[in-house]
Amino acid sequence: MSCVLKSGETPHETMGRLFCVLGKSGSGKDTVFRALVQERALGLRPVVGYTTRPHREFETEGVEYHFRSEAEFAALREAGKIIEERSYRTMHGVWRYATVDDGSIDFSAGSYLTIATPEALGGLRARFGPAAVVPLYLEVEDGLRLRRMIRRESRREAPDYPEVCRRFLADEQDFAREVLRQQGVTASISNRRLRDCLAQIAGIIRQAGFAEIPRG
Ligand SMILES: Nc1ncnc2c1ncn2[C@@H]1O[C@H](COP(=O)(O)OP(=O)(O)OP(=O)(O)O)[C@@H](O)[C@H]1O
Ligand SMILES: Nc1nc2c(ncn2[C@@H]2O[C@H](COP(=O)(O)O)[C@@H](O)[C@H]2O)c(=O)[nH]1
Repeated sequence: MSCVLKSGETPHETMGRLFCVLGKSGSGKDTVFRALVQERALGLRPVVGYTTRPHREFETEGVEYHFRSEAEFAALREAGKIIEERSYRTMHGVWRYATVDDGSIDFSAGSYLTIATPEALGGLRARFGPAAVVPLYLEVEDGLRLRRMIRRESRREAPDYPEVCRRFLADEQDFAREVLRQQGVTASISNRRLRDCLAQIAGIIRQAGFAEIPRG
């Protein structure tokens, strides 16, 4: 991973950003992530996370995630390649997720987009500096979000409703107001309507991101 700074320049003036989509399960992180990456004008490069979770139908290695075994995760850890890691006791055992130093981030080249959690923000800031990490916290009213989660699950080959319930309940603690405050997440973006949500995020990105930084 390289962060190229010329003498006298601060990260704020010269570098791209790491925009982090976060939100409770079903808040639309994957949907928003895909739409933002496809929006070429924003110039965002995707940072693909690593996970030990088994891959779901329609997921492709290297697109949604890099799918790795426990042993491969341990090897990455051992090699000091893991920037931040979270693990969850799911209905199917422990699943791990991580951002890995695999050489894919170069802030001198532009801005990046990833999916994160409140706890992940700390590790990302420690690695890239607080100014580089911009949280985009999605919010959807609980009832609507749960309906979206259940509808999405019902379309899967083997719906896993217990895991849906676990995530819904776990998120209450993981995204508690105090946790968000500690991680400096003070603003939220409504994803009731996707179009409005994307427009608001595009505004934030244009204001904070690499594309808007005056040159010369
Ligand atoms: N603004 C929206 N309006 C209607 N449906 C939406 C909207 N945003 C997302 N959805 C739908 O809601 C469901 C959940 O969205 P998505 O999978 O993107 O959430 P997520 O936050 O990535 O969830 P998880 O953390 O559980 O993976 C999907 O079926 C998606 O198509
Ligand atoms: N706060 C929590 N985040 C969780 C939990 N289980 C998974 N996750 C995070 O969600 C996203 C997406 O996961 P996916 O398996 O649907 O692709 C990922 O960033 C995980 O870190 C949890 O129990 N609590």
